[in-house]
Amino acid sequence: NLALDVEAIRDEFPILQREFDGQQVVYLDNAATTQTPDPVVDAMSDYYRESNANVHRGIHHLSQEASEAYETAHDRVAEFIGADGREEVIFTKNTTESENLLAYSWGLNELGPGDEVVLTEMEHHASLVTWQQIAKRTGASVEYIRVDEDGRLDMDHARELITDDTEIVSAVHISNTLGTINPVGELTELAHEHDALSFIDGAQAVPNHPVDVKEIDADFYAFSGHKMAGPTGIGVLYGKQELLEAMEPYLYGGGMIRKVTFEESTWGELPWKFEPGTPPIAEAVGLHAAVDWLEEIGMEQIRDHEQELARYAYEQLEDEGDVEIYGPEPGEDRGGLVSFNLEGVHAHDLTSIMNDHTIAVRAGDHCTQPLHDKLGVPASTRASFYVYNTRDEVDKLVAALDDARQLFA
Ligand SMILES: Cc1ncc(COP(=O)(O)O)c(CN[C@@H](CS)C(=O)O)c1O
Repeated sequence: NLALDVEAIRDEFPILQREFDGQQVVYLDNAATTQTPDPVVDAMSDYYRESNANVHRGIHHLSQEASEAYETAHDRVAEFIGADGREEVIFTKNTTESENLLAYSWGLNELGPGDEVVLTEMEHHASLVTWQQIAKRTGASVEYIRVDEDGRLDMDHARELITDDTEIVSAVHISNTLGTINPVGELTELAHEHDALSFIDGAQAVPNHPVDVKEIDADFYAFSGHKMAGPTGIGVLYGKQELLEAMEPYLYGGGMIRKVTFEESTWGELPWKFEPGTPPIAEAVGLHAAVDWLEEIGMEQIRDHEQELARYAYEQLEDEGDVEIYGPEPGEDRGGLVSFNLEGVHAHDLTSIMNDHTIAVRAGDHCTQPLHDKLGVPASTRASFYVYNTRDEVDKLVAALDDARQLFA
């Protein structure tokens, strides 16, 4: 049963009333980006209309208001993910930049020949390509924990790969292609047993699951505002304070320094040390409002709603008999998305047919090309759900398969 009051939630998203060719949009591309509720849009508009100013350095009233808004947004995000405080929450542009910050500030300085970076085969390019390139530049090596035929991590292989030569384990919390929810606490424990660090890519987890970074005990954790009912242009890198204190910034400028002379510079305190230049102020206000909005609904309720829709979609697609579905069967370790292929129809053709019905799904490799190579398919179609989706929308998705069969199969 879907416990959320979806109709009331949908009223806060005017975009969901949009029609194309007389058909109401069916938005099932939430793993790419989620829609933005009125309270978040209003918070950002109000900021621009009433409090806009630059932060950290102004003395005047408006700058003090803008600084307060920007800094308390860090506090609110810290509370939301269970961090110790704003010192452990760095605002970036997105998950990708968060991962690059870690790779450049920590990886470039700490990795060297003989060191190993352990990833999984289901990593998004944001971490896979980043670590691959940093390894090339430092002489470190990258290894990949196998994904089994059910779309789950082979934890025996993980225990084999993670050794005293491992410097960091970097794993996706919820796969944006398979929907698999990985045992990130266990992976972190394995890393720590070998004095390695753990980085968790939480882009598909923070938006729709209760996440407590201290419970996972991850050393670093990243996610994006635009995937959690917030604005684009803001992401988060969580890091344990003692690790961030020891890290050198890799982007320099105003706002991140303590003292500058012609010869030398020293760095400011956390998190500002890693936030050079004018930051995403309005976006931080929007992210704060998004966190408030999500928590008012409840993260457990959001998780249950999405997993129920994913279960329903999985079962409906499976009943079709000619649909190949990727990732684990519905249950505790499958999140709110389903990637699949319709026999005899290329994912791009299917997604184009879906668009004829004003159904928004994603076709392609979802920035996980090595995983698609492993699956033996060039692309897949992915339906991904959020708080405003309904079973009726899943029914429309399944019904549109017939058009594709008639045209292409
Ligand atoms: C697991 C995971 N890790 C990192 C990212 C990058 O997020 P950014 O906000 O774009 O930096 C994403 C974004 N995945 C989008 C674009 S490929 C998808 O359609 O699946 C992700 O899913």
